[in-house]
Amino acid sequence: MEPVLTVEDLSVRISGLHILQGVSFAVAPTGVTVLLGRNGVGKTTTLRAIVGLTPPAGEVRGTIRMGAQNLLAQRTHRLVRGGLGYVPEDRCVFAGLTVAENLRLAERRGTSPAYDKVFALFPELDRRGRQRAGSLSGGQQQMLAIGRVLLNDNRLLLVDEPTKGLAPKVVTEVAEVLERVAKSVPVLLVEQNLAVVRRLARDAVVLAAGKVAWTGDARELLLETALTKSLLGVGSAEVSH
Ligand SMILES: Nc1ncnc2c1ncn2[C@@H]1O[C@H](COP(=O)(O)OP(=O)(O)OP(=O)(O)O)[C@@H](O)[C@H]1O
Repeated sequence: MEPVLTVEDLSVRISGLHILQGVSFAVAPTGVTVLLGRNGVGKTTTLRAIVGLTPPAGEVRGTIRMGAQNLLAQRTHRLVRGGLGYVPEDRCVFAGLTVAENLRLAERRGTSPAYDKVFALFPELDRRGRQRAGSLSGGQQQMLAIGRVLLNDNRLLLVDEPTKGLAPKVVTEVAEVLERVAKSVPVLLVEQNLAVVRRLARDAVVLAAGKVAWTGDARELLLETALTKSLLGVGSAEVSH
């Protein structure tokens, strides 16, 4: 099967730092591909480069293809309209607006937003439509950030550390939702929680020192305790089974 996204020789420099130094990998057209690596290795920088959000002072080189398109030459709003969904690490919900208003802002002109699909996945967003997003819990804000992206059709979702800072029960809820979402759209996921990785991901790409250090089956990686420890600095024995 053709990958949904192919990254070739991606190089990103920001403020004199050569953060990504020739990163190449492919994202499978179904399921979850996880992007792993120690803190500060460039996972968020990779997602931001794909969606055209490298800071203006940064320099991006290489090729990022979705189908026949090279994404590198395109502006973020065009990429999003073309079916690239992005859920950033900081969630970026509008705290002063209600849940319903946050969702309405994500609607695209000329398309019919899939409220039924979003409310089926997240009934709470329907119930809490009039609540200010800033007063939602971290988990509820994450649901809103994901739900907002799912209002539109996507060819690929980029999701950055969706379980970060959440209580264990909420981590499980977010993982369940992503598992269901990934049945209909491929996901490139940055995730540090290895239990979540084990549950969701089929393929893994591991970054180290600005390059891809390992690619392959995510569960196989997690079974290799020594390898996981050397690549990620944590033992897969720490994954709850
Ligand atoms: N706008 C920027 N200006 C300067 N340095 C930056 C900028 N963005 C990222 N960096 C640096 O690039 C490196 C990679 O950052 P990035 O956020 O991509 O890592 P990460 O793998 O996502 O880390 P984490 O797991 O901690 O979220 C870090 O050293 C970071 O400080």
